[in-house]
Amino acid sequence: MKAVATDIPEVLIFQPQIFSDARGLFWESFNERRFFELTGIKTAFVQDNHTKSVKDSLRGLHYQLHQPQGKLVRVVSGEIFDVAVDLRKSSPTFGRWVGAVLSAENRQQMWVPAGFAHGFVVQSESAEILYKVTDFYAPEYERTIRWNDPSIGIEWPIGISPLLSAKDQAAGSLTNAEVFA
Ligand SMILES: Cc1cn([C@H]2C[C@H](O)[C@@H](COP(=O)(O)OP(=O)(O)O[C@H]3O[C@@H](C)C(=O)[C@@H](O)[C@H]3O)O2)c(=O)[nH]c1=O
Repeated sequence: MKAVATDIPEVLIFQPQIFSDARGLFWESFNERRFFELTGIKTAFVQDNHTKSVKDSLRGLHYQLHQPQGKLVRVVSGEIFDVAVDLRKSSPTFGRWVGAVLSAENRQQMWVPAGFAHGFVVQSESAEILYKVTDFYAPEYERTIRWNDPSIGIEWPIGISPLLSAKDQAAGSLTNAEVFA
């Protein structure tokens, strides 16, 4: 597993080392020691989430106040454009975003640290996404920022009219959102 930097230093793209033989492939999709070497974070993941979505579904931008979750995101079928937005008020990159294509083919993972909002759009006919999280689901602290908030300006892949949940359709702007210190 190696880490590729992004424009926001704490957000990383992981690329696994793939072992191939006549039977097929093997790779470590998570290794606690290597994760620590790459991030400096002694993280105990407490929950694994698995979602399946159809093309043009957009989930996000989501975060939990008071019980923030770091998320290690990967795709086991299909392709997504995955996005992290820095919501730490004291950060030099507050309000900025990074995005990356994650797919079953490229096997890349995105590390979205606590203090960030997360979202993705599905670019294939359907996609299955797995992500490990560092704290439990806490619906009372769950917050959503609108996917196309102009104050963030995410450049989502061109030509999408996304399929959103009712919650995500009703989401507001970062300008009025409660964020992290
Ligand atoms: C997130 C979550 C949802 N649920 C339930 C609540 C609800 O009935 C159903 C669907 O929930 P949602 O509509 O919030 O699912 P979704 O829109 O996929 O929410 C997720 O979006 C991505 C982008 C993230 O980063 C996640 O942290 C999470 O917020 O699943 C759980 O039981 N546990 C969980 O951890």
